[in-house]
Amino acid sequence: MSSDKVDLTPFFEFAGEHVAVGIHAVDSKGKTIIYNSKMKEIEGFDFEELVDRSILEMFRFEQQESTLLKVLQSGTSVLNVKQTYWNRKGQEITTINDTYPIFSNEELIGAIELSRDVTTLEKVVYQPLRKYEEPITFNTITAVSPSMKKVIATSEKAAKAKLPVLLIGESGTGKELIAEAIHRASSLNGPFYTLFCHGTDQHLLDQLLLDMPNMAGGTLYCERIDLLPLHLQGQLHALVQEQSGDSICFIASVGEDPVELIGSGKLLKELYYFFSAMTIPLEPLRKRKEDIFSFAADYFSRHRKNFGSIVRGMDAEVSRLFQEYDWPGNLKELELLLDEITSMLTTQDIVTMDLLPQYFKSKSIRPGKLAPEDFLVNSTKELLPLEEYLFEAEMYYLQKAMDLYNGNVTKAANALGMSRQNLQYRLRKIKKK
Ligand SMILES: Nc1ncnc2c1ncn2[C@@H]1O[C@H](COP(=O)(O)OP(=O)(O)OP(=O)(O)O)[C@@H](O)[C@H]1O
Repeated sequence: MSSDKVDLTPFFEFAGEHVAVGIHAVDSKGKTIIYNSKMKEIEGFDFEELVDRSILEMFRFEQQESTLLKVLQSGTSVLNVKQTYWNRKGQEITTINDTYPIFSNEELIGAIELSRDVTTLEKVVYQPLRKYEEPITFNTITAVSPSMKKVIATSEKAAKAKLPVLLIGESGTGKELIAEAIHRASSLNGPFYTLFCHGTDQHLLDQLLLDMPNMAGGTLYCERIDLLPLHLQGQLHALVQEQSGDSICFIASVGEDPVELIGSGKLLKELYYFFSAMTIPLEPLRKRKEDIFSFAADYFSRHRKNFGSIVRGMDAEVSRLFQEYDWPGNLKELELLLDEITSMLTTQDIVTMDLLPQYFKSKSIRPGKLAPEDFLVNSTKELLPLEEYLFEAEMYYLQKAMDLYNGNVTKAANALGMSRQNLQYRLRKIKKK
């Protein structure tokens, strides 16, 4: 059969679903027409949420969506854009995106975004404390809050006991730092070896098996074992069990309550039992806000020392915003933000609101009480009265439109298809509420 008789659609569909690149395409009106499995994995959507995706999309004005919309408006490609963000499941994700306009017979018919997930690579490269060549010890870790002080105290005991340790906490709470500090304090002089479970495949586990003999007297840190597919968790369990008599210290981390992870089939019970000789929970930053300012003070002092800058602190308005914000990406998010802010500093010694990136202001200055996910309807949630729902939705939508157009009422009103006066009237109504 000659190839021109074969309908290639099923082949393209198969390739789209199985390729290791996230694909998101929109039509000329901005409506999603392709959203493949890898993209769901990258953005951390669950199936139930995808059913309500159209609602979520209505409320989304974040960077990634707007790149597609920008390309749709300009008709030109935007290539190699690196983004680090915290997805719907709170996982830290770094992608490199290429966004292209799609033409058919010279007419713009849509846009497509291709996302490469480089999270693991990025983690290896972005090691902030290591970039200052500081050894990671319990002293380098910010721990002002009572809960972090307890983490340090338990970790010091773990270092002496040399038992397997399970660190439990959201992305960016400092689990890897603690693992490394335990290693240093445990008087082991072998290597500290990290197995990044995000994106790990059979090949990496085989490699780990080969590397095991070189790990004697060192630590194996298995980062986020809950992100490893179950059959590989089984293999990892067999592997660590086999070596457990040897002089290797075993530490692992998970992103949420291990009992719930076991219940939902994301964590193998046996693997949990192996590592949980000592469990150390790390609270999210929103529950220990004292650590924000102490971390920032350390950061600024390091910046002054290493880069000769004069930055001393932040003003009251920025401090209030930092205090109120939820920090879903925890200290890592704060650190990336401070990297961005300090890169813009010239002669200023105090961080002021105008130095904060626009995207951070948009997400931290909450227009209303509700976030996009609050607009989803499901059986476990109480419904809002319709009038309240519509008001919240309107408030959210208008405020986000204003953020998108940097506060320009004329442009936002144009985009929303309403008069400037009408938009101003509605914004005033929101302020009064
Ligand atoms: N208590 C802390 N003191 C100083 N720096 C911290 C602290 N917690 C986090 N950080 C900073 O945040 C970065 C990320 O922390 P780390 O990699 O340890 O988080 P994690 O909990 O292991 O995240 P993930 O689950 O995504 O692997 C660190 O490299 C460090 O620069």
